Formats: sequence, structure tokens, C-alpha cells
Amino acid sequence: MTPVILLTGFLGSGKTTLLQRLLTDPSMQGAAVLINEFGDVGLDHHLLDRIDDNVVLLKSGCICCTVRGEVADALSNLDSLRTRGEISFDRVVIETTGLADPYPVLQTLTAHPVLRSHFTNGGVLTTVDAVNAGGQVEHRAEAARQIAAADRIVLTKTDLVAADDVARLKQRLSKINPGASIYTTLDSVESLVAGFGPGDHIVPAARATQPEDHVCDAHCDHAHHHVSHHHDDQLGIISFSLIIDAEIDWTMFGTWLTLLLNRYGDRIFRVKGILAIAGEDRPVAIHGVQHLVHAPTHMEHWPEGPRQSRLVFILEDLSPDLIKRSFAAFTGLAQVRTAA
Ligand SMILES: Nc1nc2c(ncn2[C@@H]2O[C@H](COP(=O)(O)OP(=O)(O)OP(=O)(O)O)[C@@H](O)[C@H]2O)c(=O)[nH]1
Repeated sequence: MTPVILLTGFLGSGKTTLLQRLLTDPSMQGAAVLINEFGDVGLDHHLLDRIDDNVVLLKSGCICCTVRGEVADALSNLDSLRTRGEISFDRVVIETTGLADPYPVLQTLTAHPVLRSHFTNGGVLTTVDAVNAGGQVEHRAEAARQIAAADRIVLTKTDLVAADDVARLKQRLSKINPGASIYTTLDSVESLVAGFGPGDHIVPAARATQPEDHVCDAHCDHAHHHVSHHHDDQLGIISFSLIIDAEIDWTMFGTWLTLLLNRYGDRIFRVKGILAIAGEDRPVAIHGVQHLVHAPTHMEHWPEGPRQSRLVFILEDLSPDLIKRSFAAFTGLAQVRTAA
């Protein structure tokens, strides 16, 4: 049986950063990876250095509902390729979208007639952003369910908050999920995935908020499973991207993004992008999570395709047009396109 590790956590909480670390550890060299992103423009596979045949980008959408069938198909495909000797892997890591409910994915593993004889639940790792977790847990059901589903919680961004706040957050997380062990990004990869490997049998954490026992199939429309389904229609969460063909002035851009997140960070859950900056050969990756702008990083090389800047936003109750107009007005770049 091949273990499937589910890597989950709210938008911008550090899943891809942790995945990058996991994949560079020798113990994880045999891992195949499935990545799912919310929104039509996937960037995470570009932001990961290790891209090979074992990395599959799933169609956009909410992993718990829209692409559940696709997860099953992707796992079946990986298994067939392995049977034919075309690839080899000894475990699978699935990085979910930051808005996913992990329970239906776990159920897919145990309920699917074929998958359940090849794959097993290899453990749930949930990243929790120490800067933004307070509000997210309070206001977003998805964030709470991701924490409740965890076997291990990895606290990220503890370098950006005071030690007392980290201690308080740990206490709060322990109340939501007393069975999960809590780590930070300072812990070794070995300790984070110990017991999650081939041949290991994880004992799932005693979860505080057990979901209903009902097992859905791909056509299930039971409302109880669609807590996170509501995120994209009823609560007005949308994703869109800005595409800019001209090179961007870094100072202008930085000022614009800082002001934008300062003003609208409550409603901008996530912004990430790959930028063509004037005077730079290599692309620059940028990340914002609510009011927080992370340090930009240079990527090794441009992904395939045109050298254009792409910014993906995940917003709640905010007009994409407002962002587009403000970007154009601030940077003086009129040729800005949006994609839904
Ligand atoms: N300072 C600091 N930054 C971090 C840490 N972990 C992640 N980040 C930064 O947080 C930003 C978002 O990280 P990602 O790994 O892209 O987050 P994600 O959960 O994959 O994001 P989505 O897939 O959009 O939900 C990036 O700029 C990371 O460099 C951490 O422990 N400390």
C-alpha cells in the first residue's frame, strides 16, 4: 500500500514552501506530488523547483468537490504508470488548495473501490500561519476543519511573531485538535514525516471535530460536505489574475502592493505572482497574505511560455476591476489584462 500524505492549510499558510522542503529531503526522494490550486491560473508548480514527471497539477477548483474525481483519476494514473514501469514512487503527497476541506479527500482514499487497495492514508499535515491564524480560525470554517483533520500541525511564520503569541496559538490549536502534535518550521523534515512513510501505519490523531460518517461518491450533493463549497459561491470568494506584458518597475509595484494590502488586506486572502521586473533577467516571485507582504524571491528561471507578469488574487467581496484600475493608475501600465 502506498501512503498518501495530505498537505493542507489555509491560503498562504506555507504549504508550497513546506512541500519544497519536504521534497529536498533524501527520505522523500521517492514521492510523487499532486498539486491543486484554487483559481484558474496555477502558479505553484512554477514556484516549486523540483518539477518532474511525478508532479501533477490538478485542474483548478475546490479539491473537496470539483476535483475529487480528478484526484482519484490522478492517483489511478500514477498507479498504472508505476505498474507499467514508467515511473516509480513509494508515496504520494497531495497539496490541497488553501480553501479545501480535507475530509472528503481522505474519504476518497478509503471509499474508492480501486484506490483503497493501492493507497492508504499516510497522514495529514496542516500548516498554520502564526501571523494570520487567529482571524482565519474564527471566520473561516475551512481553516478550522483543516486543523481538526491534522495528524500534525506545522506552525509557520513563527519567526514573524512574538514567542508569547506562538504559545497562545499552540494552546488554541490544542483545543481544536487535542490529538495533533504541533511542530514549527524549525523542526526537521525527518521529524515532520516520521511514521508517514511506506510500511508505516499511522494512527490518525483523535480529532476534535469529527465530520459525519457518511461517505460520498463523486455525485454526492449532501450539504454537510460542502462547508467549503460555500466559500466560492455563497461567501463571494473569487479568484482572478492580472496579466501584464510590459516590464514592471519594482519600486512602484512594491508601493502599490503594500498600500493595497494595507487598505484591503481583510478582503484579499491571497496574492501571489511571478513578475518581469525592469532590469532583472530572472523572474521575481511575490507573495501576500492578507495584510502581510512577504519578502520577494528570485526564481531560477522563467517557466515555459511568454515572459509576462502574472498575479493571482483570491478575494472576498472585492471587485477585480478595482484592483486592475488601481494597478494601472499606480504603475502607469495601461496594458493590463484580467483572467477570471
Ligand atoms: N517568514 C516566513 N515566511 C514564510 C514561512 N513559511 C512560508 N512563508 C512565506 O509565505 C508565503 C506563502 O507561502 P506559500 O508556501 O506559497 O503558501 P501556500 O500555503 O502554499 O499558499 P497557497 O497555495 O496560495 O494557499 C511565501 O512568501 C513564503 O516564503 C515561514 O515560516 N516564515
